[in-house]
Amino acid sequence: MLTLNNVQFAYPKTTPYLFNLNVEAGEIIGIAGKSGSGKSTLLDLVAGFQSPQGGEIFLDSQSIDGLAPEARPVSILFQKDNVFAHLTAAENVQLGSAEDIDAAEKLAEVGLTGFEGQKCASLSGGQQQRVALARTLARNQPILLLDEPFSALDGDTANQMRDLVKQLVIKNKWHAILVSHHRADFDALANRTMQLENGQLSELS
Ligand SMILES: Nc1ncnc2c1ncn2[C@@H]1O[C@H](COP(=O)(O)OP(=O)(O)OP(=O)(O)O)[C@@H](O)[C@H]1O
Repeated sequence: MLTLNNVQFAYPKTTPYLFNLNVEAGEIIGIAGKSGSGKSTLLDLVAGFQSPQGGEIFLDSQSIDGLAPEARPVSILFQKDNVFAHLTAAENVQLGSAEDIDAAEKLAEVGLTGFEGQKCASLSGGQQQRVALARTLARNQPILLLDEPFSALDGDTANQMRDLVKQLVIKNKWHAILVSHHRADFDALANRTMQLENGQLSELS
Protein backbone atom coordinates (compact mmCIF):
# COMPACT_ATOMS: atom_id res chain seq x y z
CA MET A 1 0.00 0.00 0.00
CA LEU A 2 1.09 3.57 -0.77
CA THR A 3 0.35 5.75 2.24
CA LEU A 4 0.52 9.50 2.72
CA ASN A 5 0.36 9.99 6.46
CA ASN A 6 -0.34 13.57 7.55
CA VAL A 7 1.90 14.92 4.80
CA GLN A 8 2.27 18.66 5.24
CA PHE A 9 3.49 21.13 2.70
CA ALA A 10 3.10 24.83 1.92
CA TYR A 11 4.50 27.17 -0.67
CA PRO A 12 4.92 30.72 0.55
CA LYS A 13 1.60 32.55 0.08
CA THR A 14 -0.56 29.47 -0.61
CA THR A 15 -2.96 27.47 1.54
CA PRO A 16 -1.00 24.84 3.49
CA TYR A 17 -1.66 21.26 2.46
CA LEU A 18 -2.36 18.30 4.71
CA PHE A 19 -2.58 15.06 2.75
CA ASN A 20 -3.82 11.70 4.02
CA LEU A 21 -4.24 9.03 1.37
CA ASN A 22 -4.06 5.24 0.97
CA VAL A 23 -3.64 3.55 -2.40
CA GLU A 24 -3.76 -0.25 -2.57
CA ALA A 25 -1.79 -2.30 -5.09
CA GLY A 26 -3.80 -2.50 -8.32
CA GLU A 27 -5.87 0.53 -7.40
CA ILE A 28 -6.30 3.88 -9.16
CA ILE A 29 -7.27 6.83 -6.98
CA GLY A 30 -8.64 9.84 -8.82
CA ILE A 31 -7.80 13.36 -7.64
CA ALA A 32 -10.23 16.08 -8.66
CA GLY A 33 -9.97 19.74 -7.81
CA LYS A 34 -10.02 23.22 -9.26
CA SER A 35 -7.04 24.65 -11.07
CA GLY A 36 -4.50 25.70 -8.45
CA SER A 37 -5.97 23.47 -5.72
CA GLY A 38 -2.67 21.56 -5.41
CA LYS A 39 -3.13 18.38 -7.46
CA SER A 40 0.29 18.61 -9.11
CA THR A 41 1.84 19.48 -5.76
CA LEU A 42 0.48 16.21 -4.37
CA LEU A 43 2.12 14.29 -7.23
CA ASP A 44 5.35 16.28 -6.77
CA LEU A 45 5.52 15.19 -3.13
CA VAL A 46 5.16 11.51 -4.04
CA ALA A 47 7.67 11.85 -6.89
CA GLY A 48 10.15 13.63 -4.61
CA PHE A 49 10.22 16.92 -6.54
CA GLN A 50 9.04 18.57 -3.31
CA SER A 51 9.78 17.45 0.25
CA PRO A 52 7.11 17.18 2.93
CA GLN A 53 7.47 19.67 5.76
CA GLY A 54 5.82 17.12 8.08
CA GLY A 55 4.38 13.63 7.95
CA GLU A 56 5.62 10.70 5.89
CA ILE A 57 5.10 8.81 2.64
CA PHE A 58 5.33 5.02 2.81
CA LEU A 59 5.28 2.22 0.30
CA ASP A 60 4.44 -1.04 2.06
CA SER A 61 5.52 0.39 5.43
CA GLN A 62 8.88 1.64 4.13
CA SER A 63 9.36 5.39 4.09
CA ILE A 64 10.34 6.75 0.66
CA ASP A 65 10.95 10.29 1.90
CA GLY A 66 14.70 9.92 2.06
CA LEU A 67 14.97 8.88 -1.59
CA ALA A 68 15.98 11.26 -4.37
CA PRO A 69 13.45 11.51 -7.21
CA GLU A 70 15.52 9.28 -9.52
CA ALA A 71 15.73 6.59 -6.82
CA ARG A 72 11.99 6.54 -6.07
CA PRO A 73 9.88 3.56 -7.14
CA VAL A 74 7.80 5.89 -9.32
CA SER A 75 6.81 6.27 -12.97
CA ILE A 76 5.02 9.37 -14.23
CA LEU A 77 2.85 9.89 -17.27
CA PHE A 78 2.14 13.52 -18.16
CA GLN A 79 -0.32 15.02 -20.63
CA LYS A 80 2.35 15.14 -23.34
CA ASP A 81 6.09 15.35 -23.98
CA ASN A 82 6.66 11.98 -22.31
CA VAL A 83 9.01 10.77 -25.04
CA PHE A 84 12.13 12.06 -26.75
CA ALA A 85 11.08 12.82 -30.32
CA HIS A 86 14.56 12.25 -31.81
CA LEU A 87 14.83 8.73 -30.35
CA THR A 88 13.12 5.61 -31.65
CA ALA A 89 10.22 3.95 -29.87
CA ALA A 90 12.55 1.18 -28.66
CA GLU A 91 15.17 3.65 -27.40
CA ASN A 92 12.49 5.53 -25.47
CA VAL A 93 11.26 2.29 -23.91
CA GLN A 94 14.77 1.43 -22.75
CA LEU A 95 15.34 4.79 -21.03
CA GLY A 96 15.53 4.43 -17.29
CA SER A 97 15.82 0.65 -17.28
CA ALA A 98 19.03 -0.65 -15.76
CA GLU A 99 19.27 -3.91 -17.66
CA ASP A 100 18.62 -4.69 -21.31
CA ILE A 101 14.94 -5.14 -21.69
CA ASP A 102 12.94 -6.51 -24.59
CA ALA A 103 11.56 -3.24 -25.95
CA ALA A 104 9.68 -5.04 -28.75
CA GLU A 105 7.82 -7.15 -26.20
CA LYS A 106 6.85 -4.08 -24.15
CA LEU A 107 5.75 -2.22 -27.28
CA ALA A 108 3.67 -5.24 -28.31
CA GLU A 109 1.92 -5.13 -24.93
CA VAL A 110 0.72 -1.59 -25.66
CA GLY A 111 -0.33 -2.41 -29.23
CA LEU A 112 2.75 -1.09 -31.04
CA THR A 113 4.14 -4.23 -32.64
CA GLY A 114 6.54 -3.31 -35.44
CA PHE A 115 7.11 0.28 -34.28
CA GLU A 116 10.46 -0.39 -32.54
CA GLY A 117 12.66 1.46 -35.04
CA GLN A 118 10.34 4.38 -35.67
CA LYS A 119 11.39 7.82 -34.44
CA CYS A 120 8.86 9.15 -31.94
CA ALA A 121 8.65 12.43 -33.88
CA SER A 122 6.79 10.52 -36.59
CA LEU A 123 4.25 8.95 -34.20
CA SER A 124 0.81 10.34 -33.33
CA GLY A 125 0.11 11.75 -29.88
CA GLY A 126 -1.73 8.57 -28.90
CA GLN A 127 1.10 6.36 -30.15
CA GLN A 128 3.62 8.48 -28.20
CA GLN A 129 1.55 7.95 -25.03
CA ARG A 130 1.65 4.21 -25.72
CA VAL A 131 5.44 4.34 -26.05
CA ALA A 132 5.61 6.13 -22.70
CA LEU A 133 3.38 3.43 -21.23
CA ALA A 134 5.67 0.74 -22.64
CA ARG A 135 8.59 2.45 -20.84
CA THR A 136 6.51 2.44 -17.64
CA LEU A 137 6.05 -1.31 -18.18
CA ALA A 138 9.76 -1.80 -18.76
CA ARG A 139 10.68 0.04 -15.56
CA ASN A 140 7.81 -1.66 -13.71
CA GLN A 141 7.89 0.65 -10.70
CA PRO A 142 5.17 0.07 -8.12
CA ILE A 143 3.90 3.67 -8.07
CA LEU A 144 2.33 5.25 -11.16
CA LEU A 145 1.52 8.96 -11.22
CA LEU A 146 -0.88 10.00 -13.97
CA ASP A 147 -1.07 13.76 -14.59
CA GLU A 148 -3.84 14.35 -17.17
CA PRO A 149 -2.41 11.65 -19.47
CA PHE A 150 -5.50 11.45 -21.71
CA SER A 151 -6.27 15.15 -22.09
CA ALA A 152 -4.38 15.70 -25.34
CA LEU A 153 -5.93 12.66 -27.04
CA ASP A 154 -9.10 12.48 -29.16
CA GLY A 155 -12.12 10.62 -27.79
CA ASP A 156 -11.51 7.12 -29.19
CA THR A 157 -7.76 7.24 -28.58
CA ALA A 158 -8.32 8.46 -25.02
CA ASN A 159 -10.77 5.60 -24.40
CA GLN A 160 -8.31 3.01 -25.69
CA MET A 161 -5.53 4.46 -23.52
CA ARG A 162 -7.80 4.50 -20.45
CA ASP A 163 -8.62 0.81 -20.97
CA LEU A 164 -4.95 -0.04 -21.43
CA VAL A 165 -3.82 1.86 -18.33
CA LYS A 166 -6.56 0.25 -16.23
CA GLN A 167 -5.56 -3.24 -17.40
CA LEU A 168 -1.86 -2.66 -16.78
CA VAL A 169 -2.38 -1.18 -13.30
CA ILE A 170 -4.40 -4.24 -12.27
CA LYS A 171 -2.10 -6.77 -13.93
CA ASN A 172 1.11 -5.27 -12.51
CA LYS A 173 -0.38 -4.30 -9.14
CA TRP A 174 0.77 -0.70 -9.48
CA HIS A 175 -0.41 1.95 -6.99
CA ALA A 176 -1.78 4.69 -9.22
CA ILE A 177 -2.84 8.28 -8.58
CA LEU A 178 -4.73 9.97 -11.41
CA VAL A 179 -5.02 13.75 -11.56
CA SER A 180 -7.59 14.99 -14.02
CA HIS A 181 -10.13 17.69 -14.81
CA HIS A 182 -12.30 15.18 -16.66
CA ARG A 183 -15.04 13.23 -14.95
CA ALA A 184 -14.81 10.63 -17.77
CA ASP A 185 -11.30 9.70 -16.61
CA PHE A 186 -12.53 9.00 -13.09
CA ASP A 187 -15.62 7.13 -14.29
CA ALA A 188 -13.51 4.89 -16.54
CA LEU A 189 -10.53 4.34 -14.27
CA ALA A 190 -10.77 5.30 -10.65
CA ASN A 191 -11.58 2.90 -7.85
CA ARG A 192 -12.22 5.99 -5.71
CA THR A 193 -12.06 9.69 -6.41
CA MET A 194 -10.97 12.32 -3.91
CA GLN A 195 -11.66 16.04 -4.08
CA LEU A 196 -8.79 18.37 -3.25
CA GLU A 197 -10.07 21.58 -1.73
CA ASN A 198 -8.71 24.03 0.84
CA GLY A 199 -5.51 22.00 1.10
CA GLN A 200 -7.15 18.68 2.01
CA LEU A 201 -8.56 15.59 0.34
CA SER A 202 -12.07 14.34 0.89
CA GLU A 203 -14.06 11.54 -0.73
CA LEU A 204 -15.97 12.83 -3.78
CA SER A 205 -19.65 11.92 -3.50
N1 LIG B 1 7.10 26.35 -7.17
C1 LIG B 1 6.07 27.04 -6.65
N2 LIG B 1 6.27 28.11 -5.84
C2 LIG B 1 5.23 28.78 -5.30
N3 LIG B 1 3.94 28.49 -5.54
C3 LIG B 1 3.68 27.45 -6.34
C4 LIG B 1 4.72 26.67 -6.95
N4 LIG B 1 4.15 25.68 -7.70
C5 LIG B 1 2.82 25.84 -7.56
N5 LIG B 1 2.53 26.89 -6.76
C6 LIG B 1 1.19 27.35 -6.36
O1 LIG B 1 0.59 26.32 -5.59
C7 LIG B 1 -0.79 26.19 -5.91
C8 LIG B 1 -1.09 24.76 -6.36
O2 LIG B 1 -0.47 24.54 -7.63
P1 LIG B 1 -0.64 23.15 -8.38
O3 LIG B 1 0.12 23.24 -9.65
O4 LIG B 1 -0.30 22.04 -7.47
O5 LIG B 1 -2.22 23.12 -8.66
P2 LIG B 1 -3.07 22.16 -9.61
O6 LIG B 1 -4.29 21.80 -8.82
O7 LIG B 1 -2.23 21.07 -10.11
O8 LIG B 1 -3.46 23.15 -10.79
P3 LIG B 1 -3.83 22.82 -12.33
O9 LIG B 1 -5.11 22.03 -12.30
O10 LIG B 1 -4.03 24.19 -12.92
O11 LIG B 1 -2.67 22.08 -12.93
C9 LIG B 1 -1.10 27.26 -6.93
O12 LIG B 1 -1.61 28.38 -6.25
C10 LIG B 1 0.27 27.56 -7.54
O13 LIG B 1 0.33 28.87 -8.01
